[in-house]
Formats: sequence, C-alpha cells, structure tokens
Amino acid sequence: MSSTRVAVIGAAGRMGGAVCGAVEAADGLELVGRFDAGDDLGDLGGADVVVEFSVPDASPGNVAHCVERGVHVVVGTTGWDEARLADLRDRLAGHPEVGVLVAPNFAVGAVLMMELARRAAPFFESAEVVELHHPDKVDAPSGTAARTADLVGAARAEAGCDPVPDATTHDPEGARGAVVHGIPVHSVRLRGLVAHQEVLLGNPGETLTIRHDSLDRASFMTGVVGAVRRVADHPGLTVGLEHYLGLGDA
Ligand SMILES: NC(=O)C1=CN([C@@H]2O[C@H](COP(=O)(O)OP(=O)(O)OC[C@H]3O[C@@H](n4cnc5c(N)ncnc54)[C@H](OP(=O)(O)O)[C@@H]3O)[C@@H](O)[C@H]2O)C=CC1
Ligand SMILES: O=C(O)C1=N[C@H](C(=O)O)C[C@H](O)C1
Repeated sequence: MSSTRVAVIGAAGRMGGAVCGAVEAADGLELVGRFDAGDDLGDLGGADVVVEFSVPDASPGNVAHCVERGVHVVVGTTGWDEARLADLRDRLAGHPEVGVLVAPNFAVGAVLMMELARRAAPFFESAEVVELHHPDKVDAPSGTAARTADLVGAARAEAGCDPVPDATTHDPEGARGAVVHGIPVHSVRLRGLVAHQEVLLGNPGETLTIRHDSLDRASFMTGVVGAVRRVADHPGLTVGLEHYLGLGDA
C-alpha cells in the first residue's frame, strides 16, 4: 500500500516542528512539505493531507487553500470561532469529498477532560475553568478552555440549570476573568508550564476538580498522527477529536 503524503503548515513552530518529527517516525506516512510564514503554499508539496498549526489569523486562509485543492486538513490552530467555522462549512460544501478536522486539543487526556466536564457540569451549581500555559502563547483564553466552557455552558443550558452563582458587583480590573457561554474562564501564563487546565465544579459542601496536564508536546502527537490517518474517512467539517474516538454526544 502506498504512503499517505503529509505536509505541515507552521512547520517552524513548536507544534509544527514536533508534528514533522512525528510524521517522519510514523509507518505509512511520508513528509512531503514544510511550510511556514511567508512561504508560497503552491501545490502543498503534492500532499494528500495537511497538518496546520500556525496562528489564529492565518489559519482560515491556509485551510481554504488546502480545501480548494482537494486536500484533507487536520487543524490544531486555535481561534476557530463560529463565524470562521461557518465560512469553512460553506467552502467545504463545494468540495464534498474533502475532510477537515478542527480540534482545539489532540491530547487524549484533554479530550476526556472536556467530555467528563460536559457530563458532570449539570450536576453542580458552580462551574469555572482555569487554564495555565507557557508565556509564549499568543491567544487567551486557550482554545481548549473556550471549547470546554462552550460544552459545559451548553450542557447546563440544556439541563435547565440556573446561571452560576456570583455576587460580584465590583470588579474594575476584570479579576473574575473572561465569561464564555456563562462560564468564567481564567488564564495563567507561567514560564515552566506547557499546557494545563482545571475544570472546577461546586455544590454546597463539595467540589469536583477535573485536571489535565500536558507535560510535553509529545502528548499531542498520537492524536495528530491518528487524525492524519482518519481524516479522509470523515468528509466535511468535524470539530473536536472526540468524534474520531467514539466519544461525544452519548
Ligand atoms: N490542538 C492542539 O492540540 C494544540 C494546538 N496548539 C495551537 O497551535 C497553534 C501553534 O502553536 P505553537 O506551535 O505553540 O506556536 P508557534 O508560534 O511556535 O508556531 C506557529 C508557527 O506558525 C508560523 N506562522 C505564522 N504565520 C503563518 C502563516 N501565515 N502561514 C504559515 N505559518 C505561519 C509562525 O511563524 P512566525 O513565528 O515567523 O510568525 C510559527 O513558526 C496555536 O494556535 C496553539 O494554540 C498548540 C498546541 C496543541
Ligand atoms: O498554545 C498551546 O500551547 C496550546 N494550545 C491549545 C489551546 O489553546 O487550547 C492546546 C493546548 O492547550 C496547548
């Protein structure tokens, strides 16, 4: 059987570099292109699948370039809000054979953290998310935190939960954090960290903390390589690696 040809966009970055190494080490995958800022994407090196880890404002254009050429894409870059996803869905409608996976986190533990949080959240009065990352990260809150808050907020709304209790009336410095889908989200940037998150849930007399730690970017590679192998079998847009792992709407 012939190899799957893979190109990486954002290849000079922290994630892109790690992905290039993981692709080169994987059976049945061949690295045919490395692209970064300022490069002409051209024919994408003849790739069957592109892995895209760049910056939020460049990612939609890069992905569009791939889709227009009939190339499947595994996207890890953050910043894919509803408007950007809607544009991508429209574009994919003209290329029904192309698969695109947009996943805010490729670490299996992080996927499970989000799923557990989604299921647990309706059982608690309070819910907050704390994400902690290396200080070279350019976006806040993290894509994982935003997605977690979306999932938790939607699950609570569907279950008819009240808004999370919060008596704060005076917060001139924004100490209560961002609010995503009704859920407060707090961002820490600290030298020494990689990628970490806690989902805090509270009821009278008890709390539940669901915590995930990526201690090394190796944590993302199994998910990325697995997605490269599967993306062609999932035409259209898929948001979240959970849908490739048999998790999700149970
Ligand atoms: N889904 C997941 O599991 C994970 C997602 N991420 C996300 O991946 C993204 C990248 O993270 P990380 O690797 O740490 O960031 P880096 O800053 O290390 O890498 C980004 C790379 O993209 C390059 N770049 C900038 N503009 C373009 C462009 N127009 N086309 C192609 N490449 C471009 C940058 O070049 P230059 O420096 O010259 O601007 C840089 O080399 C972030 O959004 C991050 O949140 C990170 C980890 C895991
Ligand atoms: O920038 C990072 O490092 C990470 N970005 C993703 C995010 O924003 O959620 C995934 C992970 O947290 C690492």
